[in-house]
Amino acid sequence: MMLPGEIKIKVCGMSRAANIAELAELQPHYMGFIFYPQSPRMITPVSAELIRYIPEPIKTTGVFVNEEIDKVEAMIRQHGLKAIQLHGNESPEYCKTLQAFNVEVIKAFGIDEDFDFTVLESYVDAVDFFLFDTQTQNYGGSGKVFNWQLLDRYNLQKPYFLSGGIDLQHVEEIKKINDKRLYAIDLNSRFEIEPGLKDINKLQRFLKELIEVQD
Ligand SMILES: O=C(O)c1ccccc1NCC(=O)[C@H](O)[C@H](O)COP(=O)(O)O
Repeated sequence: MMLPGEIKIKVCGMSRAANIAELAELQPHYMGFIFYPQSPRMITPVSAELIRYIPEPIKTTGVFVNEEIDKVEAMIRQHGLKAIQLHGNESPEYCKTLQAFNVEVIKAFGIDEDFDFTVLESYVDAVDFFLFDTQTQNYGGSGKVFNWQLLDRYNLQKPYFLSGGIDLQHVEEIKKINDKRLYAIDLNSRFEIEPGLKDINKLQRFLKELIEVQD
């Protein structure tokens, strides 16, 4: 299934070989792999070996949380990652260092009522995209949706991924978002059979409904 040119799709938290191959056939724009050992979606060493064989134009994305920069660099080289997504307290300088490795840098922020959007200003020249996720005790993959109206407070031009608990039921709401900075939709735990194993049929339904919406 060819995805529409407008909005990009990222499917995150892939960890099983056969499931990765099935998803690759749907050609999401981004396929995310968790390199955070505390996550139930942590990529296994065997599955990680497949990442470099995932065909372009799918952008293979490594997700890290406060990882040593040398380790991230090693993973970029070992697996040929095309994008890096950061879910910890990584600084603008840390992000800038990674950009020099010729990868897209996506910096995630957990959004809630108390989020101070001015913190984003110092990241503008150090990242390619922001990713707005739901603020929780953990770093990601919560399955919880934040109040998208809070993004009315976002006043920078940097494009962003919308993330956090997105499910089939949100297609219509996504259709109503009138914001040219919305670059991609990030799908994860709401499309899982179990952590790390995606329901390909459900993903296909989401993509089909979004395509119908966009046509
Ligand atoms: O998914 C995880 O287990 C995870 C753990 C630690 C850091 C990031 C993680 N996921 C990153 C993602 O990009 C998720 O897609 C994003 O948090 C939204 O997840 P969900 O709320 O399950 O849709």
